[in-house]
Amino acid sequence: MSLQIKVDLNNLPASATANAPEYKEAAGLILTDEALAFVEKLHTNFAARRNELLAAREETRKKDAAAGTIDFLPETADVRAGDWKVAEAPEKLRDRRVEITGPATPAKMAINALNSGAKVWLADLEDAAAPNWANQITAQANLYNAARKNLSFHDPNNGKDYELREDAPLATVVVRPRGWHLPEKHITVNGEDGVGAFLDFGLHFFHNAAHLHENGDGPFYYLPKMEHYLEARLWDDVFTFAEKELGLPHGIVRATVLIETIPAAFQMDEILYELRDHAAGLNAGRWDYLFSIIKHFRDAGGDFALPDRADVSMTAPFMRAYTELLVQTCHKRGAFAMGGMAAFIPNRREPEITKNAFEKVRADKTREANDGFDGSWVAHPDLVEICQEVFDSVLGDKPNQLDKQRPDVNVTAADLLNVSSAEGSVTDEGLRLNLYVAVAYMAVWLSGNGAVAIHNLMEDAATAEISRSQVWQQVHSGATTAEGTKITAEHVQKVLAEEVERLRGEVNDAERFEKYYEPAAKIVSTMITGEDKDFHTFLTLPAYDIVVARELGDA
Ligand SMILES: CC(=O)SCCNC(=O)CCNC(=O)[C@H](O)C(C)(C)COP(=O)(O)OP(=O)(O)OC[C@H]1O[C@@H](n2cnc3c(N)ncnc32)[C@H](O)[C@@H]1OP(=O)(O)O
Ligand SMILES: O=CC(=O)O
Ligand SMILES: [Mg+2]
Repeated sequence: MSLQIKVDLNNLPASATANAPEYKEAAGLILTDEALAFVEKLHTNFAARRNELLAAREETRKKDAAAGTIDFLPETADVRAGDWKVAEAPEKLRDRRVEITGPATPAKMAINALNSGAKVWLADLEDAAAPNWANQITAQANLYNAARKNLSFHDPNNGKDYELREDAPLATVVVRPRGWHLPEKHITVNGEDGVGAFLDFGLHFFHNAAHLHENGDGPFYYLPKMEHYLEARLWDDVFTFAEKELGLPHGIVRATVLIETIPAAFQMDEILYELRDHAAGLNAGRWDYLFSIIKHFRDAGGDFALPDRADVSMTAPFMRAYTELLVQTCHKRGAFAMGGMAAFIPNRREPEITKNAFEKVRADKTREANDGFDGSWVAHPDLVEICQEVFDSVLGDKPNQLDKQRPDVNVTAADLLNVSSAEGSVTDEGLRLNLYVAVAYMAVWLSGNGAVAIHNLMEDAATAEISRSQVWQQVHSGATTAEGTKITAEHVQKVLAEEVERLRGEVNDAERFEKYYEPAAKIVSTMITGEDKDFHTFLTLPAYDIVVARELGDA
């Protein structure tokens, strides 16, 4: 076999030894020769196309940034004008009014999500995942067991036993594999690095597709961070190949695509069209969308400068244009329009924080439900009920509002790009917070956890990307805060050093600080004010290299 696992199974990386019994069992279940041969086939058939599409992203970006604009593509005008619909949704996906998101490992997170009362669990191998080897493989084992409704867990930290509930339906599982950009460096195929998306999708599909299909439970996926309809075509070809390879009917895969990059907002119809036999809907992934706007137009001048992260809300005109267009496009095509994530997190020990989170989440979900979304995301089990109540009150007896057409919506390219319509300002405190969050999140990520509450907000890979890229943009455009501070590289280094010291005090554990926070601070510092001065496309890429080097014993 040309697929090689680089992890030495007799000398496991720290990520795996930390949960050795679970890891060993998971590896035995998941890393079978047949499953790996399937991943290898995906790689040999599709990796070259994936690489070409990734390379094309920067070409497009440079052109758009130089022009200071994007437009709907002339070559696909017939797709936008055409009268077509996506395939009808299978029973289990018709009502998705509440979707809880969260990592698929440890198993207690999976069980809590499945038991939460949400209609769907987005099992996240992406924004909320830290892709060390043990996480990837134990997540796959949890998904395998979840598919067979045979998952349990004992948490030695709190002494609790976790079982799947039998008194109410479990959430339907929709798996989010990694985006096209992320490599999987724990394996090689023909000597080259693996591809995260092929490992995640390939292992899940190989082990579970037939079983899920037989029971009407799937296989269902969320597809992140695409920038072009040809990337959707690649996914569609992967699905068709995978179905054929395992002798399963064409079209059993149903995928919901996150529209979370600015170029993709101009290709919603095209993306659905490419995937039409396999498409279930689109989702408004607001956090990566903001990150993408900053990244895409980072050197395009003042029109694309955003105020402090906390000031940019979903009611800013350019964000509203994006969600309105998404609902209109989806319902015209018979596809679900799924709302995004309000980042406010309840805290079971602090009622005031919980009250505030409930109010903010209720307002966010109410706007979405009234606009025509068919359901939305929550980040925490305690938020399921609120989202459910809001959508219940709008949907009534109906499972969704696919019938709600939005002929009143008329969104133009200028509306989507009207970034300067966001109210608010860049402040000293906003700058400081961005640096704090970027370092604190990256440290947690390096330690093996892809989502964390910081200052009562959910932070994940997408939100941390906003923080660090916003500061890059401010430094490189010579921005000044409302208080009159010029945001220079030197100033950022000074504030960063102060925030790192603050974190040192808060962490209060010299070993942990050195292992995770110091490298995190170094990555953030280099990416914002480093010598190469260039923008790094993803924060998680250099961080992943650290994880892999540690795991494979090279560091
Ligand atoms: C931009 C985007 O892509 S958004 C989607 C990606 N992001 C996510 O999915 C984040 C999901 N949310 C989370 O991971 C978590 O809620 C966090 C990290 C933000 C907070 O987690 P915690 O600090 O553990 O919260 P808290 O202590 O209040 O949790 C209470 C209980 O709920 C569980 N819980 C919290 N969030 C979730 C979740 N999303 N799924 C399942 N269980 C959860 C905890 O495991 C804990 O269970 P326990 O009582 O059995 O131990
Ligand atoms: O994946 C969701 C997002 O907001 O980013
Ligand atoms: Mg995202």
